[in-house]
Amino acid sequence: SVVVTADVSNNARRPAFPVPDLTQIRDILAHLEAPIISGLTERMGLATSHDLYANNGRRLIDVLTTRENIALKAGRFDYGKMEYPFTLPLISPDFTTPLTPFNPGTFHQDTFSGNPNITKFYLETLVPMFTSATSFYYHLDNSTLNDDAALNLDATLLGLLSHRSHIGKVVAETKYAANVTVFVPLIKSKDAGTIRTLLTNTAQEANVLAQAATAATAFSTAWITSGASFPPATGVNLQNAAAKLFRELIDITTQIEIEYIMQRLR
Ligand SMILES: O=C(O)C(=O)C[C@]1(C(=O)O)C=C[C@@H](O)C=C1
Repeated sequence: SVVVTADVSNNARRPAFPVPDLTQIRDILAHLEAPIISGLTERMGLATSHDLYANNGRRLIDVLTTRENIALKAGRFDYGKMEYPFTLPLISPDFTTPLTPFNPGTFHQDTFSGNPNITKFYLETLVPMFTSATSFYYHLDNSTLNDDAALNLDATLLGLLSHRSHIGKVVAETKYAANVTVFVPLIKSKDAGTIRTLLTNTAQEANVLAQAATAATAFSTAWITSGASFPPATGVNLQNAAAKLFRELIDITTQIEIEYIMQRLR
């Protein structure tokens, strides 16, 4: 029989989802690396008009809003999907009650979203690295810009980055479940610093960064050796952007883990 938890805030009934173990979750995160590097490779192959991102990325936000309204209807942001919109209201949080105890190892929705940090990094750090003078779109009028294609790729990439980072909530639950007696007093005393130390694993961070670098090299090499000619800097630019991106993703994922733990007992 399925255990059902009540969402007190809106009275909807939600399933009680057990989380996978850390080995499985790291595998899930690893599966997202190639799609992210692939999207980044594709995006970096487009010429970019940097005016497109004026007013804090207003036009990109507009594209996200349109796409997210469609996604919402398709259930993309439903409970447990680990997909959180950039432009729509967030899912309501869970509350622990005697009927819905959220035993350790059960996912517990919190109120934090890493999306504002992801958007800020994207606009301020990644977009300036999109410096290609040419595009793989061929236009008979010799124009290189295809703003709609660029914004749609941006939106796709942002969705992937967000999904990757928010799996941090699942990472946090599994780490909490493995160490409840240590975490509970730290949550009660709001000791975010010690919680961060417990969640951080620098050896695993090095693995993730190495995997991302390998994927970036593989993608740029594959594209070039497949016969397409590119400026010599193409591969290096991709590798630099991928390194910056995965460093930031780890930091944002860690922040999402911390915020999740801090709200775990509510
Ligand atoms: O794998 C973990 O233990 C995580 O917490 C995930 C992650 C990551 O984003 O990949 C984040 C923080 C850790 O320091 C190491 C890796």
